[in-house]
Order: sequence, then C-alpha cells, then structure tokens
Amino acid sequence: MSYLYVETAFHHEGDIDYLKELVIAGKEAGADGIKFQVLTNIDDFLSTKHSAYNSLKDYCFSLSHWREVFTLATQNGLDIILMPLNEEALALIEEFPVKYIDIHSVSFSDDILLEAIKETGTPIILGVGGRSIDEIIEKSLFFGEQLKILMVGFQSFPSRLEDIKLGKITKLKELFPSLEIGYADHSAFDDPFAISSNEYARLLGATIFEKHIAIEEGVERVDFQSAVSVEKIKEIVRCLKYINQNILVDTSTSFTFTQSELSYRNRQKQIVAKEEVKVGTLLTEEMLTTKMIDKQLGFTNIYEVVGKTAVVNIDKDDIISKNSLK
Ligand SMILES: C=C(OP(=O)(O)O)C(=O)O
Repeated sequence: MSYLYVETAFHHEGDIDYLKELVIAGKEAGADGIKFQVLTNIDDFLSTKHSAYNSLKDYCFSLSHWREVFTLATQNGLDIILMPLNEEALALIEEFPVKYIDIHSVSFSDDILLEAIKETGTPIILGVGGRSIDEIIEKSLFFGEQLKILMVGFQSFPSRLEDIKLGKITKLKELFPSLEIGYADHSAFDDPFAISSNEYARLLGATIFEKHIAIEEGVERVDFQSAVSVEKIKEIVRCLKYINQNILVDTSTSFTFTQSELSYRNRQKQIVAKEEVKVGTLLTEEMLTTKMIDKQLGFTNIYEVVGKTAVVNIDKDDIISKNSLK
C-alpha cells in the first residue's frame, strides 16, 4: 500500500489565507496528509547574513496562526506532517495529532533540535537527500525505533531524475529492512517525471510519497518549480492505487488465471485429424497432428488419442473430441 502527503513548504509566502487554500486543495487532491514547514522565529533558523533572510522573515507565522492552519487540516481529515525548523514549532505536538515529524536534511547538524524531537517520541520521517550512508546510520542509531521512514529525494529547483538516483530506494530497503522508504519527487512541474517518477519509486519499493502542491501550477512563488496542481496529485494517487491493486499483487495469487488469461491459454494448439478418419479406424500417430482451431474441448496430448478407435467420421483438420473415441 502507499501513503501520499502534500508539501506546502514556504509556497504560502507568509499569506495565511493562501496556506489555508493549500489545505483545501490537498484534501481535494485525495492526499492522506499535509506537510507544514513550521518556523516561528526566523532568527532560530537563518543567519542575518543569509541572502534569503529578509524575505523569509516575512514568511514566518506565529504559533497562533499555525494553530488555525492545523485545526483546518484536522477538520478536513488530513494527517499532519510537521517539519519543525525551530524548537518552538514542537509545541504544536501537544495540541494536535501530528502523525510524523519530518526532519529536513539541513537539520542533520542541529543537535539541540534533534534532541528535542527525540523527546517528543513522535514517529519520524528522515530526509536523506544529500546524506551519506554513515550519516543515515548515525541518525537511525540516535532515534532507534522512533525512526519510521527514510525519504529519498531533494529539491534542486527543480531536480533532475538522474541526480536523484532512484536506485537508492532498493539499497536503503536492503540496509534498513525494518523501515519504510519514501520518495519526495521534486521534478519540474511540467516534466512528465513529475508523475511517472512516483510510479518508478513505487515499483522499487517506496511506500510513502511527498509532493509539493500549488493552487496555480507554474505561477512564480517560493518553491513553485516542483509544485503541481490538484489534478496532477490526483493522477499520482490514481497511478499509485493502480500499481498497488494490479501490479504489486500478492505473489501467492500471481498464477491464479484471470478470465482473459484463461481465454488466452485455451487458444493453444489441439490434436486434429491429418486426413479424414472413417468410423471404426484405430488411430495412429501418423493420422494426427496439432493445429490452432477455434473450437475447444479437444485433446492437447497426442498420446491420449493414439490407440483409441473413432466412433464417428472425423473430418480432415477437425478436433478429436472425447465423444468421438472409444
Ligand atoms: C522545499 C524544500 O524542502 P522539502 O524537500 O522538504 O520539500 C527545500 O529543501 O527547498
């Protein structure tokens, strides 16, 4: 089975009404959950020397604003995936049923935040884009059973699939068999991979999917490069469901024939008379051959026919049915 949540990131650009629209869009798209990157104080996250300091400063919401957004998500039946960018963001866990805390790859070095996340005991999604195996192992030892999902994929405004190396999914499944592997696609919004790479990831064993959502795909806002419309998210959900139901089926039923496979199988060559056979003839191998014929219920094994006697006349090229022998 698979699970998909939409990512809102800083696409809201500090406009709470826009963020609320994204929540409603996530619901409409059929997502299971919605991810919020929560930063309540710019100075806990960005240096004043960072080029984005001034713009991001205006994109931070207070805890009370976040409460409004979290309430709306909960009312709409969406699971909340919280990406805390500062410690204060974790206060929301006490008030809302946060399903997962998602740790951004940039926070791997923030030991104080990581310690505070550990104390919450909330199940964790760990973003592993740009991280080495050793770094992932170190964090998995630190969080122990609290760590549930390793998320492959990173934002490169937008990301090329060749750079993501989806084969990591297979490798991580081998190395961490008790964890689920997820895929956060950041292909360009107008690239066919924005849909199909999720299918590839599912076939490689990923079960958790993250996708940036936009109200108007392609309109320039923060993080618009890989944010897709409600319709495209719906299509991803549809494709994942199709794969779950029709491709990654339980292997114990893989050889139970469907009606169309049974019809295909019944098209096989059957034993027919090489020449006309008269009633009373003892059938020999020389009198018989196998050919395609669109009648059924004949023999498919020549040795079940050899040595039997025809009780009716059998035309050249006709099947030898059970009723025509004794
Ligand atoms: C938007 C980003 O985060 P995420 O990959 O968690 O969506 C980002 O890294 O720029």
